Amino acid sequence: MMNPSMLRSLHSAVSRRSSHLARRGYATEPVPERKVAILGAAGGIGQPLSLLMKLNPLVSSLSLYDIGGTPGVAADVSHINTRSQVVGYQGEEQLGKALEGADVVIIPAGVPRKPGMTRDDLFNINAGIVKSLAAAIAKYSPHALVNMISNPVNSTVPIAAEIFKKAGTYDEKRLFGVTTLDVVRAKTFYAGKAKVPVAAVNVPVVGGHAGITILPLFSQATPQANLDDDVIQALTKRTQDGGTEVVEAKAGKGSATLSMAYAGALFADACLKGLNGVPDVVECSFVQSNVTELPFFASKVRLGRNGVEEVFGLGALSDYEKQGLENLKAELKSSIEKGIKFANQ
Ligand SMILES: NC(=O)c1ccc[n+]([C@@H]2O[C@H](COP(=O)([O-])OP(=O)(O)OC[C@H]3O[C@@H](n4cnc5c(N)ncnc54)[C@H](O)[C@@H]3O)[C@@H](O)[C@H]2O)c1
Ligand SMILES: O=C(O)C[C@H](O)C(=O)O
Repeated sequence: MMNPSMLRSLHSAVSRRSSHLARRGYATEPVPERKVAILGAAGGIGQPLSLLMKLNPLVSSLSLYDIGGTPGVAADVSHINTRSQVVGYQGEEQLGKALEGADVVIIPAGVPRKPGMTRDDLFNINAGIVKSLAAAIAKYSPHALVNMISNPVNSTVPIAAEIFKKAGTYDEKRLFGVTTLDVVRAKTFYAGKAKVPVAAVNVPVVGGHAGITILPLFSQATPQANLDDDVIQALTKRTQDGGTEVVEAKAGKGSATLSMAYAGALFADACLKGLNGVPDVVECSFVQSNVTELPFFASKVRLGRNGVEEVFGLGALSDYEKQGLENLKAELKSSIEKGIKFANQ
């Protein structure tokens, strides 16, 4: 049994740990229990993402689901001496348990591109995977914040929205297409050209997550740098083609996994901070939107206790960005409509 002095020292150790977390901006005390589920956890993104979420002190329970391979990933990650308890779930019959009680569900399930393919070429396989996972989320964790990574994001987010609507669980505040990797790339490429420290850089990226639908707003980048128009255009193109750059470099062995895991972990962390009431958590994401005439659009959103608290408008655009915005609308509209049609078949 603990004597009063042991209890006092245990209590002060716990409060030291909590105030350490609070100082790091993670939450006000006490840090709430949060369950995060990763669907596709044994994949190229899923494994490093599982590692990064195991390192996140806001997570108390980490649920790793895949059609195969999760017992090994879960056993491995579970030995890391951080806060969360890890459980691996494998096969459809365990999906319900994996999802039950989840606060955040991250979905990197599905096939990646090979050289020569567009993200839309993944539609035929990934649309069906996302449809069945969304149906399970509607059933087992209808209040979770859903972070959709599976491509083509411009279609998979509308698919999930339609499935949730059919199930009567749709809440537009809780569904996110993860476009954080576009922001991560835009920041890295901009810092290189502007010769500013990358940690200080911010660049909003709006639109969608494929080719010309990815629209970085370098006119709003901070710290401001006087870059020539041809440099801005090259930066824009490199950001739009960032995924293809990795697909080609991997030469048939898949697409971005490590940088995506980093970006996915950043976005999930922002969702958790919002849920925990940390103020002013703002990230770009592909969400239901009134910012343009399109029903879904990526822009800056404020995250809070219920998910999306505010969808920000685009702000002032350069002429080049205005043109980019007009150019992306037809493709984005057709990808959204394709997803909606598929979900309602
Ligand atoms: N949003 C983005 O910025 C972004 C970035 C990179 C990759 N992606 C996309 O993420 C997806 C995954 O990429 P990856 O490289 O990890 O692929 P991967 O093939 O390495 O891993 C995918 C995993 O999904 C699993 N899976 C398949 N069907 C499933 C189902 N029904 N339920 C649960 N798991 C299932 C597979 O078993 C596999 O482990 C691809 O669609 C890719 O295009 C998106
Ligand atoms: O490019 C891809 O196919 C994967 C992902 O969408 C990316 O941007 O890296």
